[in-house]
Amino acid sequence: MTSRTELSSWKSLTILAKNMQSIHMNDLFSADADRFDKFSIKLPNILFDYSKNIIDDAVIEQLLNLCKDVDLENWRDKMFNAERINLTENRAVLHTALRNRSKKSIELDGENVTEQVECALAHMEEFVNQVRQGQWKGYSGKRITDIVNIGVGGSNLGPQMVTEALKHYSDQSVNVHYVSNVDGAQITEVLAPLNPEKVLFIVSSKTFTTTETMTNANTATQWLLKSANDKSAIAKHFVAVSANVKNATEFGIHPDNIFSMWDWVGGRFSLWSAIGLPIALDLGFDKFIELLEGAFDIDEHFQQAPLKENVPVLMALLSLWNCTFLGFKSQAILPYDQTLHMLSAYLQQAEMESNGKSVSWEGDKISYPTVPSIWGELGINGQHAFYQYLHQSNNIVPGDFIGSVESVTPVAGHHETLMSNFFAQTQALMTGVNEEQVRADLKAKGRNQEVIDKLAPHKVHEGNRPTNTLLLSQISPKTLGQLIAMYEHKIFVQGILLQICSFDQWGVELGKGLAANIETELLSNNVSQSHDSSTANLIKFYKSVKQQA
Ligand SMILES: O=P(O)(O)OC[C@H]1O[C@](O)(CO)[C@@H](O)[C@@H]1O
Repeated sequence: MTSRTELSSWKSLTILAKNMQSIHMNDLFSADADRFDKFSIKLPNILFDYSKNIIDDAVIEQLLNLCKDVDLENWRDKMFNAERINLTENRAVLHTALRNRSKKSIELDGENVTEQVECALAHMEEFVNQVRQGQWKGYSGKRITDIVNIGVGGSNLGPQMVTEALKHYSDQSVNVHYVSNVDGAQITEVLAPLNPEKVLFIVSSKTFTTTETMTNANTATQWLLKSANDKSAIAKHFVAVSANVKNATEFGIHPDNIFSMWDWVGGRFSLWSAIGLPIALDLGFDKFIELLEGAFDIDEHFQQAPLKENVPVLMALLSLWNCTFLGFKSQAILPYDQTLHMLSAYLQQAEMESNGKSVSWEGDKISYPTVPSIWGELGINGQHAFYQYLHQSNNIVPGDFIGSVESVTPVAGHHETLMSNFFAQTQALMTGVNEEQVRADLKAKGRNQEVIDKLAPHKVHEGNRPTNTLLLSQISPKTLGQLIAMYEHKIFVQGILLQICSFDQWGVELGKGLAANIETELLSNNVSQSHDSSTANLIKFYKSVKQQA
């Protein structure tokens, strides 16, 4: 297969990137009164403005040519049609089947996946209603008031991010808590105020082997049994979401209470499955379905919209342009809606675990920068923390600004203050302020020449810093479903553009294996000879301090 760098579109983009380095977005805006119309897309509930990127018609044309050159649409169809595009694990990639609201059948290995999904959704719905309506009783006959989700990575971040984002829509039939960290501090804090008679644990683990999750699940069991004193209580207080029915059953969970997962759902794309149970328990099943419907709408858009009007495709192309061609190696996720305070943590896993790789799907070392590191924080808090870096550092960090027209919790005057900052920041990052303007401004403020000369260089903002704006009508199950699905498909497209296997995560295995061995050493008198001297001495030091304590 032709290497990406040999494609004519890739070569053209390399040349264009060199040319664009001397161009300021201010000039691009001045030269084209239609720039916003040209480089923005209005979907139901979401406006995507990408005009504040260092792009012009020629760049977009070549990026779209690249999509053709890499056969993007064909790959997309393969994903939706259950082909095994997870090449290293020989699996289909079907998180879209989980929200296939058209209910059209999808065949995989002679089975209709849609039927399996509908069956799993019915199982979820029955359980959710039982718990929320108080029919599901704990060992002492009391109704469940608190749900504790035990899981990590994709079995935590997606559901927790959504629970936080949609808090406003919860009727508080139950309280939902999350435990992900194996640091005992978290589970201790979560369990302290809870009554074991009224708590239901969801052990959420696709593999049911993840050490952190199993350790927390065992601690939760001990906590329950201390009060219940009878192992049969486990069946009433623990359910599992897992593809590993054997391990979940051995743990003591009744087979009826094991919710299905499949190998064709990646952990970081799994919130639409029973991994989303805490969401459904918190909001009610109807609202969980609305979340799926929002994602389904974007699945349809992704499959049907022409590439040049296709939001996830454009998001991926812009990321590629910024990182691979312009060399901006990190990207900030900057939500201005308090409800989205976990979005950047969620997207860190989604994007970096998917595409943080340096070998192509053909096994060749990739020579060009692939995806940026993802980081971020609520934008308004970031303004008073790290935005200095965004505005004036010599590392350029493109940002995704995400905000809502309507607040879900309006308080007089607050939303306009918030959103004025939202609009001002992308403007400032783009336009900047040059030395001439700075000097004129200082002069107008009555500063003398000496002060002007001293301060001017520090007050210059070069601008020309790329941002995307995603403006939602309001955070709701539907719009959140849309937003998440946009990013999911962006990640898929990035993988195809870069020839990366987006659906495996071999890079997390090495550390896991080493940790298992080191844990044995921490619990024994031995320290392996095979460690490097730093690691060996760190372990020895830890053990010696511990012995003295
Ligand atoms: O659901 P599981 O199998 O416990 O895995 C949790 C997380 O661990 C990882 O496998 C990384 O180790 C993630 O991909 C996954 O989301």
